[in-house]
Amino acid sequence: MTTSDHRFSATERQGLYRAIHERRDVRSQFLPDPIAPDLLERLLQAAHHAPSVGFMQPWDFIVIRSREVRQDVQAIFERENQKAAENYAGERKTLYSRLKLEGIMDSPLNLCITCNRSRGGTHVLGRNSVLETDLFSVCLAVQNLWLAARAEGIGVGWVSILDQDELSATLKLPTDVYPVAYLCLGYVSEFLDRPELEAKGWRSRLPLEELLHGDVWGQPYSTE
Ligand SMILES: Cc1cc2c(cc1C)N(C[C@H](O)[C@H](O)[C@H](O)COP(=O)(O)O)c1[nH]c(=O)[nH]c(=O)c1N2
Repeated sequence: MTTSDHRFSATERQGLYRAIHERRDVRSQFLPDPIAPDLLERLLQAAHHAPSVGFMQPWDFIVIRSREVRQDVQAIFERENQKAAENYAGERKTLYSRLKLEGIMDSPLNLCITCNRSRGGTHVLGRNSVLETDLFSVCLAVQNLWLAARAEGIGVGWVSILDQDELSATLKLPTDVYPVAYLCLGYVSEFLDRPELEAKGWRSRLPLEELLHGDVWGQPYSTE
């Protein structure tokens, strides 16, 4: 058996890279159509199969359909977004105010992926030196779900312009549970072919070459 036997088929690889490259953060293109329970289950299973420090699996999934809860979260967003706008001036401020940065009410389903920081007891294998590894693990669960959703034709938007204490109170989270990601999910009218922030002139993708270093920081990177 050669190592190439472990490879996915060309079609499978193409599908994986397609999901990676065509995944988008969605906030303007949501359709109201509901997501079927079995599809949601597949997305949650994808998230649940993410790697986690010491196999801690620190995530919980809060599936939010209630309009009242979503309206409360939307109100938190509006307050925080007003504060965020104070960081900009002039044209940049005008551009910022035109950006749509959430799809809380437009999407049929919101999902909060949380991190239970005490799951697994006082010591978790691999989490001795870097306490934040539980949070990193939850981010990987988010990305798994995001990619699976893209493959299923479901858009996902991450809303982080939220006061975490207010969000925790709204969702009635226990003390040790941190709301890592507040996500909006739904079918979409289209997936943009590049990030919305890039399309609207906010910021562009950096060239990979600028981010590569050889051996130590600042050293030229070579493929040889
Ligand atoms: C941790 C984190 C937090 C946020 C985001 C992402 C991540 C990873 N993004 C989405 C972000 O703007 C988007 O990923 C980039 O602009 C790149 O676009 P694509 O995701 O490639 O479409 C995001 N988008 C938005 O409209 N409102 C938000 O509050 C946030 N917050």
